[in-house]
Amino acid sequence: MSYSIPSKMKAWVYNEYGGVEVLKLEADYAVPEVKDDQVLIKVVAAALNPVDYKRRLGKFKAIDSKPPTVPGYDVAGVVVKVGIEVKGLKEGDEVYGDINENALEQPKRYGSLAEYTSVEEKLLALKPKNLDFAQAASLPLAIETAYEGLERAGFSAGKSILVLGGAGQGDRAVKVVKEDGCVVYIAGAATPPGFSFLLTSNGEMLKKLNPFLESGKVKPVLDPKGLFPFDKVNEAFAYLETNRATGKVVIYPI
Ligand SMILES: CC[C@H]1OC(C)=C(O)C1=O
Repeated sequence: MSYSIPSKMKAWVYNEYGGVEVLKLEADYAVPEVKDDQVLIKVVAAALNPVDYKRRLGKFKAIDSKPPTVPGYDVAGVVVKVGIEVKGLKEGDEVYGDINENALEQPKRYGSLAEYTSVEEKLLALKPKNLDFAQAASLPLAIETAYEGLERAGFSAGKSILVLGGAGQGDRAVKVVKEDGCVVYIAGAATPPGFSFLLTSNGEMLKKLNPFLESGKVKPVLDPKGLFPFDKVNEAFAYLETNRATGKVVIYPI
């Protein structure tokens, strides 16, 4: 199957750091180039993460790629073009992933909140057969963060775990953790003996998790407020930034 790929696309862009008001929906934004190790994805769904608005506010500007920026880490869509070094994906494949291998250092300027995005093959996996694109888009950054955190903590069957929400005070957890236990922070400074890490996006993690998703043992959790259509991305960010979302904020259809 071959796909006709336009030179221009619709994309949400910010040209400067700031609040939701800097987000603009552009109608004729250049479709990104496809490097040899990348595929071009026709985006079907994308999900928002707190790191998206922290980045837009300029919290990481010292190490960020410079605006103009198309935000968005989580993507689900269809491969429409492959680079010459791509071996495991082909046109027509339905894929999902977190498009930024390193979350904060020079993340891509062409994110997933657009009609097309280019992503390295190694960051992607085939979408689980039982999930629709919105469900798949809700997963990558969060599930990879959880998986990597458990791996770094040396977690295994039989051990107990307490997951504190976003507002959960880590410093207090450190005071009560048992002697051979550990406290894992997914962002920001850690109080010893706790430790902090930043996930490294990797499609291999998603491939390992796919059986758990396809069996239904692990399920996506989308916010009950529902899906936000592509022209309402600014409203979706405003909702996420209320800190009241109880599930993933997903943009669909794109
Ligand atoms: C992207 C991983 C982690 O880093 C920051 C700053 C967040 O908000 C995260 O979830």
